[in-house]
Amino acid sequence: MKDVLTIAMPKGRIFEEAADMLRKADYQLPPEFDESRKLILDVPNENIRFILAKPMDVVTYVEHGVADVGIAGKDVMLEEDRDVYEVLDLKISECYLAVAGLPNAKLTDVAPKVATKYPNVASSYFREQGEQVEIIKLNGSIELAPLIGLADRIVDIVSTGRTLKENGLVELEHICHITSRLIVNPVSYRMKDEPIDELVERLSKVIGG
Ligand SMILES: Nc1ncnc2c1ncn2[C@@H]1O[C@H](COP(=O)(O)OP(=O)(O)OP(=O)(O)O)[C@@H](O)[C@H]1O
Ligand SMILES: O=P(O)(O)OC[C@H]1O[C@H](OP(=O)(O)OP(=O)(O)O)[C@H](O)[C@@H]1O
Repeated sequence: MKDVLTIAMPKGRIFEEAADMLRKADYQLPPEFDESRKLILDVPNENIRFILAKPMDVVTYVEHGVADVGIAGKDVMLEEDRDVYEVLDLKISECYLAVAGLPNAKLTDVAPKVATKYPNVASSYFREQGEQVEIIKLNGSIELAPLIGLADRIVDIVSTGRTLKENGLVELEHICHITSRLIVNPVSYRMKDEPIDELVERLSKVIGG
């Protein structure tokens, strides 16, 4: 029997679009795939095993080789420099990273405080702009920080813009466009080239039209 291909899927926002894409690529995923609370799902007909992980952890599973491939947001890839190959832009879960803050906020002479879930992306961005800032790492509800006086600005994901709007914040700078990517463990890429190439080819066809 051929080696099973293990795919790390992100739970949450990306899951539905990613599962939809795999189905369009003609992978026969069982109906319980979408509803199950199981974290490991085998699809023997396809010789595939899916593991379900937090979006930020998908890269860790792939880097350690316990998953051969995975689906991860470009934001996660930019934040942590990991030893994985990024082989395909899936063009799903589109959003962007931006700097935001309160409108008409006063400029301080000292380094402004920037709250974010992406400290590395934010640091590099402000370094490139030649701006000195103090980064404050948060894990969620980033928009709260300027409202409560924890930070002067935030670096966060924007999709519809609703969260900024409902909290009276404005977008100040656009950092970069984000989509989800197919990532591959370098050793798996050599050892399981056949099923991986096939996956890339079938997904590419879906992206292409
Ligand atoms: N509006 C959005 N907000 C956040 N992430 C988005 C958005 N739209 C698309 N994404 C993509 O989805 C991924 C995050 O998915 P999700 O929101 O399910 O997880 P999370 O917020 O990191 O996890 P959790 O909130 O469960 O800790 C991001 O890495 C990004 O690539
Ligand atoms: O532009 P929008 O469509 O409003 O989407 C952007 C919001 O969604 C994300 O938060 P999420 O819902 O993941 O919650 P979190 O703050 O707990 O990360 C992100 O961090 C923004 O807050």
